[in-house]
Amino acid sequence: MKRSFVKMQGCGNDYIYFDCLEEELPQPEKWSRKLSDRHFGIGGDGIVLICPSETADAKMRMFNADGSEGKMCGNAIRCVGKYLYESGAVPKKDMWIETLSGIKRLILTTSGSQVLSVTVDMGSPILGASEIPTLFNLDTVLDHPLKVNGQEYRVTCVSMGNPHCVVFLNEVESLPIVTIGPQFENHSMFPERINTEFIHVIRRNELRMRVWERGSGETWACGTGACAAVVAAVLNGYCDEGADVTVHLNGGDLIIRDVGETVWMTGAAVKVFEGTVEL
Ligand SMILES: N[C@@H](CCC[C@H](N)C(=O)O)C(=O)O
Repeated sequence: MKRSFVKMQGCGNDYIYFDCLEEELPQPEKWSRKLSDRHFGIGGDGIVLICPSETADAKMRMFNADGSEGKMCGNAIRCVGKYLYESGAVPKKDMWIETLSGIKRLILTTSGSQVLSVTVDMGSPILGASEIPTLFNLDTVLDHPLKVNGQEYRVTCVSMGNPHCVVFLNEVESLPIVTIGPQFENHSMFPERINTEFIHVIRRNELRMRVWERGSGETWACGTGACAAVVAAVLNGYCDEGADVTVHLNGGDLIIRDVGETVWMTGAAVKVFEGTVEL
């Protein structure tokens, strides 16, 4: 069976998008593993299904490159908004998308029929250690020591609908992320594995971030991760609540504002190419 797809990216976090508004895509876990392969597939950090919703304008399902389903994806949800608006399926600049971590509001900035950027209400951060989930016997995991492969790091853990471990370091460019990323991801304190953000505070309200994503490895950006990093930075005194914080990712910048009861994320959404694939 031939299926059309659209390849889109947000700050270089690239997914293969399938329009499932009228036709389902069976076995998404299997196709995410196969199609995400950068040598033998289309290449991407995973796949995203754009599905009908009974409670919102549409529903997003996202699968990591290893086939596991993520509950939320900040970069993908902006691309879903772009696709729905530009295809005419949802001709609204203020739309609602259902995800496994709740319904999110998107506000689109457009120029004519093109979407330039999307602002998303990412919801309240969850700080409860067991809710994230982590196995720390604490209420919150705030600047707490964690031994990873014999080395001690100080970590702050936040859920943005999916679990994140934020580590502040003096620099991140020389970080051997391919080695230490999986050690964090599969650490025994994280029963559902974890996404890890390595952060260098450049100055107040400006962060450099590299990320190791659960299920996809090092990606060029992570929207939920950038939100978790800013929440952690506010809690640790590096950024101001209510301020626009610039997060520099490998593939571009996101602007994140933590206003306490919710976190706003603004960034670009870009179409790379369209195609068809035999499934
Ligand atoms: N790239 C994403 C997050 C994708 C899901 C994550 N790997 C997980 O399994 O929780 C983003 O932009 O937020």
